[in-house]
Amino acid sequence: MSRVNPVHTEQANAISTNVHKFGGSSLADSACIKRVLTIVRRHCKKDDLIVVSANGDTTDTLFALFELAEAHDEALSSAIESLKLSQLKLIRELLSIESGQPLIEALDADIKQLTFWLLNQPQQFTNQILAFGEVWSARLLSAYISQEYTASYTIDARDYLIVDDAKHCQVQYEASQQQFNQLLEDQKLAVITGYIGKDSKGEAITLGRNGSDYSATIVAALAQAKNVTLWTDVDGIYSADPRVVPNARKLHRLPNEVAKELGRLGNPVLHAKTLKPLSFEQLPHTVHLHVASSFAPEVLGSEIGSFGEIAKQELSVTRLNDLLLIESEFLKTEQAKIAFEQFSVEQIDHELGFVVVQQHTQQQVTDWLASSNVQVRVTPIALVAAVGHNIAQQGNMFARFKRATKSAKPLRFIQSSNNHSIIAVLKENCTIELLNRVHHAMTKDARHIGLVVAGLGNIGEVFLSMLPEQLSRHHSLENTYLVGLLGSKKALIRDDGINPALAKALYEQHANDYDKAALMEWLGNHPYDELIVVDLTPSEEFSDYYQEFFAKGIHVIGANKWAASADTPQYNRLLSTASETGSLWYGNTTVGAGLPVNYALNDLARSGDKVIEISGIFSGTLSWLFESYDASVPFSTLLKDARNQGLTEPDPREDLSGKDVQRKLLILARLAGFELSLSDISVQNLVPEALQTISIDEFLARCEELDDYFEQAFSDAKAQNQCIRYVAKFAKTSAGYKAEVCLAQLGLSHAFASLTPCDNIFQIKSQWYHDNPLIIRGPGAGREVTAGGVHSDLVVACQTLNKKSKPVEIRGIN
Ligand SMILES: NC(=O)C1=CN([C@@H]2O[C@H](COP(=O)(O)OP(=O)(O)OC[C@H]3O[C@@H](n4cnc5c(N)ncnc54)[C@H](O)[C@@H]3O)[C@@H](O)[C@H]2O)C=CC1
Ligand SMILES: N[C@@H](CC=O)C(=O)O
Repeated sequence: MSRVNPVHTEQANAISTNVHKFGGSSLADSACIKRVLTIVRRHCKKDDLIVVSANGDTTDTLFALFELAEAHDEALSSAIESLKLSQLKLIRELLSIESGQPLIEALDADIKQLTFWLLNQPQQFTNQILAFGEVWSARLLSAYISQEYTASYTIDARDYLIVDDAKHCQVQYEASQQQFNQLLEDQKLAVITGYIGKDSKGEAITLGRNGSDYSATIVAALAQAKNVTLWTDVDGIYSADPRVVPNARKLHRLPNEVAKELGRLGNPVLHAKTLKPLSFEQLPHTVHLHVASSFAPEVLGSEIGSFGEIAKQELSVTRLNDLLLIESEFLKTEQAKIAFEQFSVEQIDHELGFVVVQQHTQQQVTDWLASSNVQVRVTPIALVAAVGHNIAQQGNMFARFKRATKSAKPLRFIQSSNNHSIIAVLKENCTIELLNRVHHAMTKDARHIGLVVAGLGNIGEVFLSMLPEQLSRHHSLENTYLVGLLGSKKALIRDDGINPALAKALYEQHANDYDKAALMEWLGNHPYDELIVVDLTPSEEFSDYYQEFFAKGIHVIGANKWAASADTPQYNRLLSTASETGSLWYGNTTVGAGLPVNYALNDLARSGDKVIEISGIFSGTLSWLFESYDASVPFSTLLKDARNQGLTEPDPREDLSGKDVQRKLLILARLAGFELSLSDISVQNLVPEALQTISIDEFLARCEELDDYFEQAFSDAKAQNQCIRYVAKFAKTSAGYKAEVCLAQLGLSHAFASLTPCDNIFQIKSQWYHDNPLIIRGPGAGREVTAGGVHSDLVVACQTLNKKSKPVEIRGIN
């Protein structure tokens, strides 16, 4: 399941073999296998390789048969029969009579052989007996794929995978690769048995616990695959065990070295051995390992590989209980260093002379030490560890970790030799409470938020120029990363982040052409906990994307007014999709730039007040123009000036036509709880018909044609000791409401008459603010105030998102 990033051409061109491994729980019954087929159809190319575990608990059943055989228990034959029936059931439920018949015959023969071995020499054939689980599983899936989708064949790993011995499972890569290559068939999907292999004498062996994951990464190394996906029953690697740490986050991208450390310290999904082949030195590239859920294949899982700085900041916390600390002077010797390679140990420190082992390894280790005639001290202990790239070298992290574990009075702290973990050795098991405390202290439970900025014009540029300082200033923005910049034709998308201080230059150098489909594909697969699109475009087309953004759970902060003033059905659809997926939609700057008018109306509505009337001057441009205009300078000269200051819409006719004000009045009326559309608001257009449909450039060239009209309007008003102002008014009436935006003559003492040029004024009458209305006044347009208002929305959005914890669906870990 390699992440697609069509905006990035280098990645889009990479064609490679992928390995997909399906675990036992993903193949447990016919419903699961059907789900696997859907994944195969969607994600597997013909030259991909599939590795399987045994169906459901077949391996446990085979172990149980073995024990019954050893005990000469007479329940053996009925247990064999029920195993056979469960396999027959799968064959019959999935395959037609024709495709199923060869499998039934093969199963009959296998069951005869299995029965013979169990009754005669179970010990000698243990591995052959256990291998049946994977053989049956591979055979069934391959036949099912052939029947339903495309030609497929099986490979029995005992025909190519040579490992040195069952304990260490060191792969003989060269010999295995030669044999493996001979088994591959063209244009067919291979289904390969996991968990099993052979030793150098050709005898069957198994790869031990979680052996199928190991098989998958070995296959990846042999096939020089680029990606391995472990399809399992959890949807990724979390920052702590999500069954007991509710604030655990999915780690979307994990550097290889950190994943290895997590595996070593007992992560239930990642196993140290699984990751070994990924660093096989003869590989021409880094293999990326993905963990995804076959029960929710559409959910993006975790990816392990080589990444840039953002992924290196991921932290996680893990615990290992029921361990033993074995201390001995002997452990300080050179001899011990070599000898201890044979044991599976959690930690070893030759300088201080101790090892940490799981309790089941104790006997092995202490027997061996006793046979070497050395004194040992054994203490029951537990470990709690914080794992992250070079964490041991970060003094502040170590200090935090010490504070968080202080109450458990650790016996000692260990820094792993690779620097990727710090470990506290505890004398009692690490409780859930302690694990949560350490997780909170180390990760601050913060979510990682990706930011995509669309529209790099007036407001976009200033927004970006303020971003570096804002990111370092606000705690809630600590894990917010700029990952995308979108212009109308070109996009720069970087999973690893874009340096906000160099954003514009990087965009100019590296942005690629993009289309909507490519953009949506990336947005649907982004590696962040949350993604915010900041819409600083004036584009109606871009606002049409919101529906898809919300459907994908993406949040939107918009200065763009189109979506919030869309027609009623479309607007309601946006609201309900956002609410279904938990997407945030903030647009404080759509009205009054940075003024908190949207917040105020939201607050009144939330508190139970009822708005009766909203009126005022809602256009910064028109405010600036009419406050400044005294007929001494032509109106058109002022208009061009307002445009140069970044006050006007990209097309100033949006302001002059009253459309911009009409949209703003609609947005406010909706916030106050009224249902209406633009067509319900009457509007006076100040652009003469002849200038309405020509291009912007032509309009700007001809805008002197406006001058006479405004000179006349100004002198008419002046003659009556009045002024002209473009006023918006929404009022509740007994028949419903009345809404209009128009040029009005106002007395010079009117509250809307003498504003600082560019100021907006919002007068809100409500049940609570009746005789003395609520007034909000201040600059209503301009680059800084608008970009500042967008930043204010961003801070609130990040604060909200950081408090959000996503429920994790857990199906048990296989
Ligand atoms: N200028 C102001 O004082 C205020 C502006 N706004 C709103 O902010 C938005 C931006 O305004 P300005 O920066 O002044 O406009 P601008 O014209 O200076 O910049 C807009 C940028 O968006 C880009 N763009 C257009 N369509 C696009 C698309 N489909 N995808 C990506 N980029 C696209 C354009 O190429 C341009 O670079 C507008 O929606 C405006 O209504 C809101 C409050 C105040
Ligand atoms: N052009 C608009 C910009 C803000 O919305 C205005 O002048 O008010």
